[in-house]
Amino acid sequence: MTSWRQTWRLLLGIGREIGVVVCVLHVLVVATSFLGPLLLALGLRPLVDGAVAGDPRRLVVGGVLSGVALLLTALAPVGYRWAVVRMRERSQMVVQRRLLTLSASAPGLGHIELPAYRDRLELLKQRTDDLADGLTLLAIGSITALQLVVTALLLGRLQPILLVIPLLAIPAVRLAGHAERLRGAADLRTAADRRSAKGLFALAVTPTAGAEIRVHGVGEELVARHAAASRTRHRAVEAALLRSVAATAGVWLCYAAAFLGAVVSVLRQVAAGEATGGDVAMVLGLAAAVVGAAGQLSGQAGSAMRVRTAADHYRWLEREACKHDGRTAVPPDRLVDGITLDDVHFAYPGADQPVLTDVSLRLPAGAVVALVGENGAGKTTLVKLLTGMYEPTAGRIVVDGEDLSNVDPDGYRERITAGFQDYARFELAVRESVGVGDLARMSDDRAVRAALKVAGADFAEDLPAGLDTPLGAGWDGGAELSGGQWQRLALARAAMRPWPLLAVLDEPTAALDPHAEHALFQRVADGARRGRADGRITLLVSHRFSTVRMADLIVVLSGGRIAECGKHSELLARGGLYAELYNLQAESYR
Ligand SMILES: Nc1ncnc2c1ncn2[C@@H]1O[C@H](COP(=O)(O)OP(=O)(O)OP(=O)(O)O)[C@@H](O)[C@H]1O
Repeated sequence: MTSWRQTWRLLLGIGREIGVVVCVLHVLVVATSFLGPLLLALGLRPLVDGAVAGDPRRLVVGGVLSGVALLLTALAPVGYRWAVVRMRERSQMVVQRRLLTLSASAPGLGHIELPAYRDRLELLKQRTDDLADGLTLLAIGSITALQLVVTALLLGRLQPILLVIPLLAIPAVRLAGHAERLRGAADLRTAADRRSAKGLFALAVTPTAGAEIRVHGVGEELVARHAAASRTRHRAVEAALLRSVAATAGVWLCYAAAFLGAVVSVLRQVAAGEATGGDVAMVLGLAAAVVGAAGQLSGQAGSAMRVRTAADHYRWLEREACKHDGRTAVPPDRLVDGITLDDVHFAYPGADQPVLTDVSLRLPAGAVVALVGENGAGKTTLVKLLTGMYEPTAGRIVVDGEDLSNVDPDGYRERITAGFQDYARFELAVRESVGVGDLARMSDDRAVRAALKVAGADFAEDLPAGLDTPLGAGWDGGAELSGGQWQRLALARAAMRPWPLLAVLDEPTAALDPHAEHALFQRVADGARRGRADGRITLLVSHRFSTVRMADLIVVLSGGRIAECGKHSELLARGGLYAELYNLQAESYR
């Protein structure tokens, strides 16, 4: 687990991002709010003794101290709330920005597709507040500890035996930490159940799944499975919670007994004439302050453990997301030789079986390459390796002589472009939704219009506010698009980069009819051939052979291996898998 030192270092880093002045101001407000009980205890003694002895000087001192104490106590909650809420908002912003950066800027997909990563991210999302409150806790914890020590020393001077009360804080703090560790462990243990329950819930309420759920009548089954996953999780979490409550109750019983002891002891001293009424008032005030501070400290220990658990999740995610740091080779300006896969093997993290085996292949610079194969053959996986989303488990991918595993992932990503079957819906203005394909040219209307044309998405220019039209029915004046229109915008996005080294179109046309797909690929292939001199490789993944046949090179994948490779005419003449699949499809169109 992340050490306390690393936890505090993370919190201080967050504090630096929030701003030192805000943090110091926050500590001061919090510190002031804790002074009240201490001052009140100190003021009670001169007040009571002054009243008994009729001494106006002591009465004034006691009155002023008690008055200030009461004022601080009255104002404290307001200032405290202001400081804590302000701090929480700021630190939440910083923590969320860090999380998004970690998740979105990591070069690969491996961390996102890993179930363990998703569980940790989910737990951390739920604990963002803990991490955000960490700095407040650091301030309050230090002040409470100081308050406890000062009060204990004052109390010890009057009644040494009463030092036992603050000492009780030690087991209390340890127990609270232990209880929180139990809860954290239960959360992590049951993360898969939580994920499953959440997934089932989302499935049950998602409009796209609604029709199938009703047609197949699986509603009740979903509810039953959701209940089972939730039950398993709640049982584990409740057991941990019960143990933590039992431990806390035990500690509070000890405090109550010690406080009672203090009262009895000081009353006996009064009876023996060894203490004054003022002493009684002060001892009771201090004892109450000590018990309060010690109780708070044990509560804060629990919170500190939660912060540490959240920091642990954060650092785990950081390690997973930054695994690829340290690659420095610069990708070439233009491809001269091409991209070579050298005996590439690949298995997804945690999977036993490889998805790709012995893949050796040369994609020549300037070529239009088509990747075909039956469902599950490994086409998208190969695309993920070529676009640097995953690294081969064995073997290597070489880009113009440079091993891809040495190339700076950010630099490489800036030099490739892609349109996927599972496209994203960027609900922004049309210009931005397409322009994010090349941030540097996002506001270049000519570039955006040209990309729309390549993708056959000219319809977007005719929307009510043209390129300024917000996309998505959730926005005022927003235009909702059909699946095919969204997909065309995703293709336009992929056409934004002017001279990519590699342009991938991985079945990005599922929502288009065969003619539209053919026309699109024709435009893309023509564009690629015109730019052949730039060395750009265009990789098309498609199940439609009428489209595929126009490629310079066709690669046929089967069961994660390369079955065949060549031009359309060569593969047809060979009469292998390609010819079989091609003829089958051609037959069905006749
Ligand atoms: N994230 C993942 N984790 C584990 N296994 C995966 C993952 N993605 C794909 N697979 C597995 O890898 C194999 C190849 O999948 P891939 O998506 O590469 O096939 P494909 O040829 O693109 O199929 P399709 O034509 O259906 O899109 C499949 O057996 C699939 O179950």
